[in-house]
Amino acid sequence: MFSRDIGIDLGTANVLIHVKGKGIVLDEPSVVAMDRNTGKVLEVGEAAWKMVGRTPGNIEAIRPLKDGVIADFDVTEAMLKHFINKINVKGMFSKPRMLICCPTNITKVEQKAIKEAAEKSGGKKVYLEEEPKVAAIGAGMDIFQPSGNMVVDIGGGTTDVAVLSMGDIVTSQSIKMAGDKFDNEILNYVKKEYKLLIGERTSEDIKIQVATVFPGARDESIDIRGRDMMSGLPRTITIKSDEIEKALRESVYVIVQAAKNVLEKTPPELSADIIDRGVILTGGGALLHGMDQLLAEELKVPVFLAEEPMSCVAKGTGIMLENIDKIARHS
Ligand SMILES: Nc1ncnc2c1ncn2[C@@H]1O[C@H](COP(=O)(O)OP(=O)(O)OP(=O)(O)O)[C@@H](O)[C@H]1O
Repeated sequence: MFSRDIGIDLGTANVLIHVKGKGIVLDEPSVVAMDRNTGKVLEVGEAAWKMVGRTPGNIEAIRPLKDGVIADFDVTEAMLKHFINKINVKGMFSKPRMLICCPTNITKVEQKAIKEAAEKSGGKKVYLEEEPKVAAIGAGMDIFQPSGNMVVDIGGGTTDVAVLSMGDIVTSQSIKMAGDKFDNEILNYVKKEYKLLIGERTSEDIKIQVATVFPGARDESIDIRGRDMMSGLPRTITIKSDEIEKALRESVYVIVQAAKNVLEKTPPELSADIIDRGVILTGGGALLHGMDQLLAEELKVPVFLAEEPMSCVAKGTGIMLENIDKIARHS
């Protein structure tokens, strides 16, 4: 028996698994549906995501990762086990080595929790890598040269901003401001302005279908349904792009400021490289309409959206797995 090494992007919103030699074999939401009374796991991933906001009292749809770290250890472990069983690496091969991506500023205790969950899920040896580094590699950057590369990885729970050179992070910042917070801002806006309660799935739909963060860059509208706070009855309203741009402005500027902070701490030679090469945006949150335009205007450097931004980390783990023996020797 030989083992297939696997790379895992253990995200707040989505889990992607890359198997060496096969590519990305799993891409599912990080959600687990559980029976509140018995603690039994009912559904995981896509099937559980469909239940969010629609469960009866005894069933709970849980997102075990919050802000990019493990909020519920047991449920994370159950989710990882389920996904690893699903891809069936254990059935055909001996225990795999695992390369797992995590945000830059998690504590030692959190790192240990992630490692333990992976080991219990069948990992022979588990290595952790910092997310922005892997995202940059997955986006096609050659971070191993002595020149500056800047990546802004906007996920569901965290945004990681990093400048990399010679294979390592030179300056970075990780903030708990990303896709989930945008959804929340939209939800609060609709509640405040329209006295309408909507679910997180609806606010994500609004974000994807009509939102923009660059004033005047998009002119769409969407009809959404929710529960009227006064009458308690269902009601439909129409929301437009410019409203959402205003609702998201403050949150988006937290990301702009983090990128500015990182640039301010970057050694001048590397800053010069970034002017030439530009900044790469990765992660699902980078798909937010106008994000590239806004960052380019604010940072005064070219900004590019990576190809398939949501799979950059998983692709990056694939590239790193090619050198896993080197990583193993160094850890
Ligand atoms: N077209 C889109 N426009 C705006 N946001 C989007 C779009 N598509 C996906 N997203 C958002 O991307 C986020 C998920 O991105 P991703 O899968 O990269 O995060 P993650 O890796 O799970 O999170 P983290 O890195 O914080 O752990 C969600 O908030 C989702 O709503």
